[in-house]
Order: sequence, then C-alpha cells, then structure tokens
Amino acid sequence: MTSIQIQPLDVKAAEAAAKYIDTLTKPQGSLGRLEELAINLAGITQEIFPTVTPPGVLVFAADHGVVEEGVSAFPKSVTAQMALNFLEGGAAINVFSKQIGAQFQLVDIGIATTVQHSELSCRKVRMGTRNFCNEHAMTRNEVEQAIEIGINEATSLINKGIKCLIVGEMGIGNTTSSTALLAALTNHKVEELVGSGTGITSQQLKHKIERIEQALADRQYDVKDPIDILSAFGGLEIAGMVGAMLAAASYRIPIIVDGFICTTAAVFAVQMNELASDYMFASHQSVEPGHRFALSILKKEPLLNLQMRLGEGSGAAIAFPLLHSASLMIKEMATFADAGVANKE
Ligand SMILES: Cc1cc2ncn([C@H]3O[C@H](COP(=O)(O)O)[C@@H](O)[C@H]3O)c2cc1C
Ligand SMILES: O=C(O)c1cccnc1
Repeated sequence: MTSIQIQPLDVKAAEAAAKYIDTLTKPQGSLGRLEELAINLAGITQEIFPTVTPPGVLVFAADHGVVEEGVSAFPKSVTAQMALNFLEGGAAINVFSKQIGAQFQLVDIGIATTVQHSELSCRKVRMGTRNFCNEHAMTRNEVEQAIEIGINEATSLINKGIKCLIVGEMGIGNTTSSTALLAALTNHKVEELVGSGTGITSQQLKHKIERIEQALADRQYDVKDPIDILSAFGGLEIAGMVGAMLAAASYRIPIIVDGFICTTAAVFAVQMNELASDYMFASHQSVEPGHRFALSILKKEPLLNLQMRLGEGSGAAIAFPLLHSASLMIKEMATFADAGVANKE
C-alpha cells in the first residue's frame, strides 16, 4: 500500500491569518467560528487567503454481507439501485453537489451486482463484503486494496483541481458495520452506539445489537491494528473513504466529514495517521447515536445540527458554503485602514 506522508498544519500561515482577520472591519471575534474556519483553512492550505472552490464530492458505494442478518430496513439491492440514481443525478447528494458547483464522482468499490454507466468509476474489490457474523468481512489484502482505491480516486479529483474534498458513502447495512467498528476500536457499549439507520423498528434494533455483540465476541482482531478491525467488520466503502481522506490530507486539501459512517472512516484514518485530523472539518451532527461518540474521538464540534441521518456526503455538502464564506471573508473584506473606519480605541 502507498505510504502516505502528512505534514503538520502551517502554524505561521494560521497565525498570520488570525492577525489579518483582526484588521478587518468588524469587532474582533465577531464572526465567531467562521474566523476559526478561516484560520484553520490557512493552516491547511498554507495560504492566508485560502481557496476552497471548486469542491469535489467523492462517494464510495459497496454492499455488506451482514445485511442477510436483517439489520437494515432496506434490502441489499438498494445499494445498486441508488448507485444508478446517483449516476442519473437524482439523489440528495447530486442536488447539493450541483448547488455548490462540485465535481461529483461515484466509485463502485464493492457493489454486490454489476453496475454499468459511463460516469461510474468501476473499482470493485469484491461483490460486497462477507457476513461478519460468520467470518471476517474482508481479507487484509482487500482492505488495503480498498484504501489504495480511495487514495487514487481522491488524488485524481485533486489533480483535476478540486480545493476541498467532501466524502460520502452508499451501502445498505453500513450503520451496522460502523457501529461494530467503533465498538471494536474503543470497547464502548454497542447499545450506546447503535441507531436505527434507515429506520428499523425497536424489535429489529434489539436484534441488530445482539448480532453486533455476538460478532464482536466471535471475531478475533488486534484492537491496535485499524486494518485488522476493518477486515473483521467491513466495509469496502468505509476503507475507500479512509484512503481518500488520507490522500487529501497529504495534499493539504481540506476535508469535510459527513455523518456517522463517514466520521467512523475519519476515526480510522486518524488511527492510521493522527495528523489527518488537522485537515478535517465536522459538518453536521447526525441523528445516529454513535456519531456524537465518533466526533468526540476526533475532538470535533459539528458546524450544523439539522437532524439529518442520510449519509451520501449530504451533510458535508450542505456545510461547504460555510467554509466558502470563511474563505471569502478573509479574501474580500476591507481592513479598517483601507475603508477608513475608526478602530476600537
Ligand atoms: C433509499 C436510500 C438512500 C440512501 N442514501 C444513503 N443511505 C444511507 O443508509 C444506509 C445505511 O443505513 P442501514 O445501515 O440502516 O442500511 C447507507 O446506504 C447510507 O448511505 C440511504 C439509504 C436508503 C434506503
Ligand atoms: O449519519 C449518517 O451518515 C447515516 C445515518 C443513517 C443512515 N445512513 C447514514
């Protein structure tokens, strides 16, 4: 697997941005977290006047063997059907991508059926993961392949000129996979992390908890080895997102992290290289209970709380205009000196 080098934030650029923001025509600190965003963007990009446009939206789609346990409200076939919907522009993420002028790319990293479309990046590692209630979801090699695909897909969008990366996913059953991943990594209680995903009943939720707990007891994995945990519980799209985020951080491209599943991938990316965290912004607070916990591991405060629980990168796309505002604020506002406005005595 390609080794990824990530540099620390440029503290000098961040400090210069902070100082410059204090010369702009507004009371100091009055733009609140927007100022923090601009300062972070400067540290990430090494530019006092950072650019975040155009953004890129990279969505990884794959299936999960664990769906046969009855853990989702929807059948597995919806992953492929939604993939076609993404390719035809009909999904929520398509609408928001268009709204923000993003370059959109869907990657088939492991859908269980063949999907063909001229706009699709076909990078299937396998036809969905294995059912982790019976065996490891993936081999170590499959995880590494999926991470590598994520690195390559993000790199190719970055080479096309995107200045901010939004990562998303589609994979029926992936809230089950994400819950197992976080519980395995942290030993946190499944019942405190688990949620109803696409909308299962309370009866099905009990069953979901029971299946995850049993799998955690049955599978053997090294808690200190994120690739081993990913290979135990999946999924291919989660590993793809890990790779994409590591690549973006290595190119000093800001990353907007989406909801529960994407944040779980972010946690695993940070396990692999802790500097990756400095390049990430948390977009929104998902309704899925494990999301707050995942964000707390990253020590990130979400920008929005819209009671969303969709995934696809939708929350991250909705948060993008805030980063854009932060970058325009520092680029375009007048200073007290330029505008002839009297500063605080
Ligand atoms: C039509 C449809 C569109 C979606 N877009 C994202 N998800 C989201 O729901 C799935 C995870 O929930 P669970 O673990 O309960 O299956 C993922 O595909 C996620 O991206 C969708 C789900 C559905 C049904
Ligand atoms: O927060 C998410 O990303 C999420 C929640 C439920 C279902 N799919 C995704």
